Amino acid sequence: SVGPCNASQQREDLSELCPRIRDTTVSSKAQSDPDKQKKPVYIYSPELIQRCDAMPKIINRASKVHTLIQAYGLLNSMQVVPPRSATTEEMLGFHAEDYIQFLSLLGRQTDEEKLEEESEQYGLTYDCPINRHVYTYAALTSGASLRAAECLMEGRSQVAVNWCGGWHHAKRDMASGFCYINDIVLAILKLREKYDRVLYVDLDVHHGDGVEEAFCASTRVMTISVHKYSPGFFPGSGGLDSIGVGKGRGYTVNIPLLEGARDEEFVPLVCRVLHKAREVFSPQALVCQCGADGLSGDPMDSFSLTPTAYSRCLQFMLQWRLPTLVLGGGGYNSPNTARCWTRLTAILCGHKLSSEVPDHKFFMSYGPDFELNISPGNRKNMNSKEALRRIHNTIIENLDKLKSSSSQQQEKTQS
Ligand SMILES: CC1(C)CN(C2CCCC2)C(=O)N1c1ccccc1/C=C/C(=O)NO
Ligand SMILES: [Zn+2]
Repeated sequence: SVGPCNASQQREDLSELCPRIRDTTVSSKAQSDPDKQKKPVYIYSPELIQRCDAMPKIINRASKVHTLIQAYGLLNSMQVVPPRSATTEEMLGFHAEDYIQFLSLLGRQTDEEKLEEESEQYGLTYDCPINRHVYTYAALTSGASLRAAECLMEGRSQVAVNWCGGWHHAKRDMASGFCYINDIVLAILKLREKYDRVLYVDLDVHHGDGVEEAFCASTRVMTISVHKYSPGFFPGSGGLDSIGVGKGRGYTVNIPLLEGARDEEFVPLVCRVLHKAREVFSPQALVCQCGADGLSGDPMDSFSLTPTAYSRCLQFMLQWRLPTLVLGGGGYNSPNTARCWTRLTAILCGHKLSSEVPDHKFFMSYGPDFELNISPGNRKNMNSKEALRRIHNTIIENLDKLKSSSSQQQEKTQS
């Protein structure tokens, strides 16, 4: 049976919502599948870390994540692959030319003041600070996600991870929410060169609006985002009734939650939606954004999740044995983000980790208990069982309509 939804995990009150999901037993192909033996691809270079470390709001986060992964000895279980920079042509596959021109100009421009007013129109203000390194940083983090996608497409591995990617808010012609270039959209467009249907899953506490917007009219990319949805909370989109437009109607899925969401309700809800989505969409590749700002103790102070929630959701998806791209995103308590993403990296490697943080350069940041795990805390949970049930039922009904409509579609084409 499947991890997250077996009896021990679910509370009786959610039981009717969480049918015992028996995933198909591991297919014989998977057992003999060569990819299964291949080590996960881990995109890394000292320059990538250094450029991410230098970004305000997540100072030194990239180093903390990488050195904790290294301290647990996980690098030996992965294929470490250096990133490349995204080419202008690749960026223009999604972004507007004038926006990319402006970003690259910043790289060359010295007096940033002169560009003040123009910066505004491109969203380059308070939450997306500009400095002359922004373009190089954005090109490299995007190239890292593109390189990861390429590794999947050439069969180098079945799983590839870029913890410096996951910038889901960037729009075609503007920066937003600290995201400059949408590496996720570029990576999905790259995967679409080989895979007909790609499923995108966004676990960040914020709605993955930039990715949803890019593919809202598409029947080839299904986007699923679970996030806090509450008046005044950024970006404000991602309601239950936001399901896609035109022929893409039904291929956008939103799971809007209130603050205080905890592992025990997050996991069954997300996994049941994922299970149904796979049933109706049958994706050939998967992209999962694992923004860790939903963790208990994050300055975002929104959900009360622990790394277990992210682990269970990722494990659920990994058993599908699809080419899978794993990305980072938000996460503003750097030690906790490192705890979470190291846990997820260990899952990709099939390794268990000691709960005691090993000694390493940033060891002191993990005090006073130097524990790998994070406790959920006890902030008020605003999500009622009725609301969760309604959200679940609405989404399952919406997805079921797809099943019937796509079969009608087939009948039409056959007739
Ligand atoms: C500027 C940062 C990104 C940082 N931050 C906090 C964290 C801790 C101290 C400030 C924010 O609220 N931000 C934002 C500001 C405006 C709009 C969006 C965000 C965050 C987006 C996000 O995480 N998406 O996944
Ligand atoms: Zn976020």
